[in-house]
This record gives sequence, C-alpha cells and structure tokens, in this order.
Amino acid sequence: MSEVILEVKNLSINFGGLKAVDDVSFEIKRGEILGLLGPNGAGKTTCFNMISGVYKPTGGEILLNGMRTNGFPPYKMAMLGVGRTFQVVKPFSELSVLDNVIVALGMMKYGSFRLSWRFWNTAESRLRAMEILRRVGLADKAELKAALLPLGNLRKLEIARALALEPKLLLLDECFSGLRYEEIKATEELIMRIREDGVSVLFIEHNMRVAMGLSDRIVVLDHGRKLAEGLPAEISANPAVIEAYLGKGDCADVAERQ
Ligand SMILES: Nc1ncnc2c1ncn2[C@@H]1O[C@H](COP(=O)(O)OP(=O)(O)OP(=O)(O)O)[C@@H](O)[C@H]1O
Repeated sequence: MSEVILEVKNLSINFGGLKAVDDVSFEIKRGEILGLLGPNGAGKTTCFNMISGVYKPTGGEILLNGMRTNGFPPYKMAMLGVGRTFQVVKPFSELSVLDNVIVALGMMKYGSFRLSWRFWNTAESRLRAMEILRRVGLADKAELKAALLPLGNLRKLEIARALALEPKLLLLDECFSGLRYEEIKATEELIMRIREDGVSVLFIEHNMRVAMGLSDRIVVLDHGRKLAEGLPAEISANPAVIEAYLGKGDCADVAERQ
C-alpha cells in the first residue's frame, strides 16, 4: 500500500475574501481509505470540488499519479480515474436504475452525456451495467425507475454510477447521510470491497463512529485549514479536534471515544 495515487500540496482557494481552503496538504495511497472530516463549512466539499475539477485552485497543486491536474475539467478528471458521488443524490429519476448506469458507462466511453446514447442498449453495455449493479447490491432493482428508490438504494446507485467510470480514486461526499443502521453497515461493506479491488477512497463523513471505523487514516479540516492528520485513534484523542467539534456542538461522540 505504498503507491501514492493522489497528492494534494498546499491546496488553497479563495471566494472573494474567504479562504475556503487554505494551504491544505495530504496524500492517498493505492487501496487506502482516507476520511476527510471537519465541522460544517470547514472546506471538505470545496476540496472535493478542486480534486474533481469543478473548481480551479487559487494556490497549491493537485497531483494524480504524479501528474499535475490543477484546472483540468471534471470530465477529464473522470477519464483519468477520479469518480465522485454528491451529498445530494442526482440520478436521472425518469430512467431505470440500469439505464442510469448505462449512461454513466457511455460517459466513460464518449466523455459526454450528449454522445453517451450511442452506448445505450448494446448487449455489452447492459452486461457491464448489470455487473456493476450486482457489485453494489442493486441487481434486483435494475428495471425500477430511479425515482422510486429509497435513499439507501439511491446512494448505492450513485456509487454504481461512479464505479462505471472505473475509478482509481473514488470521492464519496456524505454517502452515509440519512441512512438507517443496516444501510450504513451495507455501505461500509461495499466500500471495503471497492478498496479490495485496489481503488483508493476519500470520503467526507459527519458520523464519527462510521468515520473512525472505516478510515485507515483521517484528515481533519477546520476553517479551511488542516487541523490534524493521523490514525483514527490518534484523531479521536486529539484535543484540537475535540475542541473544534465540541466548540460547534457537533459530533460530541469524538470525546466519548476516549
Ligand atoms: N462557490 C462558492 N462561493 C462562495 N463561497 C463558497 C463556495 N463554495 C463554498 N463556499 C464557502 O466555503 C466554505 C467551505 O464550504 P464547504 O462546502 O467546502 O464546507 P464543508 O466542510 O463541505 O461543509 P459541510 O460539512 O457543511 O458540507 C463555506 O464557508 C462555504 O460557504
């Protein structure tokens, strides 16, 4: 587990006078699960937006497999192996679960939704999409309209669509949010299986128990800056982390774990 997939060096972005991300550095190795934590407004999603090409950093560097990708557009980052899910799930709700994955496969092949219709309904695309749905545990829902799925399955569909891009790095933005206990367990197992396939996972999570249990390492942001980095046990015992959370009345169970 020593090959570095993503390196973020002194990453910064300003929105007007606000330093939303300020001099943040960390790296992720192949097959590693890294938790990105921090109170509301800490800059976590903004980091995702820079890594996935939505925002261009105003300072610092993003290196994917050693290649500088600052300012690359999202489709290019997807082609280079950065898959992503969103805090708010965004399936094509009128399409079936299977067709949602087929569209994502077309994106992988053609780089645009406009052209991905070419991939539609080929035997190859259906087979591949079913394989991905089996991987995430949604094969029996393939023909259902996405709009009919409950949140837990919608989040699995988001992960399926990201997997269609055959990512080397998967960014998961609060993929446990709103899930029931059994759904959380199933999603944790899914992420562990994804990692076993050699994919690196960077995930944003507010639920401390989930973050501590799933992460190999954790990076904590606060007010755009890196507050701490370490093993889950080190993070849960870190006074600065406890203060950042308790100060905001958030995630009090960091302290409980000591
Ligand atoms: N496009 C933007 N324009 C202006 N300010 C922004 C923009 N995107 C994010 N911000 C600001 O940057 C800061 C960091 O936001 P971000 O969404 O990255 O935080 P977060 O850690 O993901 O928070 P949460 O846990 O609530 O999702 C916030 O103050 C936010 O209002």
